Amino acid sequence: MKLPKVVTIAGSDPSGGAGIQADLKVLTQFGVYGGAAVTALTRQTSAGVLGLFPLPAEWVLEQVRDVLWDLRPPVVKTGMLQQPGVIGGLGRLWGEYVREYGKTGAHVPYISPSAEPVPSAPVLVVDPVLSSGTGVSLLAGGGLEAFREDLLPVTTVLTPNVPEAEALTGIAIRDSDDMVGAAERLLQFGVQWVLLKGGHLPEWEGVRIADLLISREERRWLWGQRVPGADLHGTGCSLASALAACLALGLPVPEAAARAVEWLRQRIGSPLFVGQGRGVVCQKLERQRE
Ligand SMILES: Nc1ncnc2c1ncn2[C@@H]1O[C@H](COP(=O)(O)OP(=O)(O)OP(=O)(O)O)[C@@H](O)[C@H]1O
Ligand SMILES: Cc1ncc(CO)c(N)n1
Repeated sequence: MKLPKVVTIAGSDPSGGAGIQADLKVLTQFGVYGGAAVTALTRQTSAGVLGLFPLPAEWVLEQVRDVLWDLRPPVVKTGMLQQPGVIGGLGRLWGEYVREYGKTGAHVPYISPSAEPVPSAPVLVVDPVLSSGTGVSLLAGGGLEAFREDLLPVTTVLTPNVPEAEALTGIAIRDSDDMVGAAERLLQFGVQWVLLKGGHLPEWEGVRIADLLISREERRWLWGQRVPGADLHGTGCSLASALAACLALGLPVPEAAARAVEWLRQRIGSPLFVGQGRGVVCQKLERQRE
């Protein structure tokens, strides 16, 4: 197999449930090599975010350029980008990376001939992180505009939750029809695929839950059973990383999204309680019972 690789561009969560720590653990579980460029440090526990320390935007972008040009990953995943300068700069850098990748291809050491083909163009998975699960803002002023103007036009798969889709589109989402309307609006910003997560939707506060996967040609609902009383941390980061991993393994977007969502929902059913606060889903211990 060719070596599957993903680079995550995200913030640090010292409690290990979200951010780059969660991303790298999820990628490893899927058998994918992970690189990580850090956008900001947080002071954070399993109970919530206590502080935020962004790195200078120019420095973040240099870090991203270094690692993309070195690892040449076919898939890049973004989490908390935090600053408009990072979001806008990444949008511009991505155009350059796509041209570079087109000239030289992915740097994939050959391991065996039965390889899955790596994507011919690199894939960008964007999790548009706005705030932490406990409501602390993780996006500075001007961030939404930077997403709309600079990053959404080059995004392959966007993975907003309901509040993020509302903020990006200005459309209030109360039911599944609103989910479709907001997802279609996001496609108009230039996104190729939207995976709109329905976890926050009151319509399904009962037993069912659904995420919507939509492109200009396709629309699929990913239905599941709602796990009651789930009080978790880092589910969004873990889902986007699982999706990025499945794409790096060569799955097309609909299959990658379905597999990532199914994986996450199983994890939501048996989280790890690692600290004083909420449970995490990014890791499963050998001796953990289902
Ligand atoms: N109680 C639940 N039971 C089963 N699946 C769930 C539950 N809550 C969320 N999910 C699933 O988890 C994924 C993340 O959904 P959600 O809408 O909560 O995203 P999120 O807000 O980004 O997560 P977080 O706020 O924890 O970062 C989706 O695939 C969703 O269907
Ligand atoms: C570092 C980081 N990224 C993203 C989130 C969103 O869950 C978080 N809480 N912390």
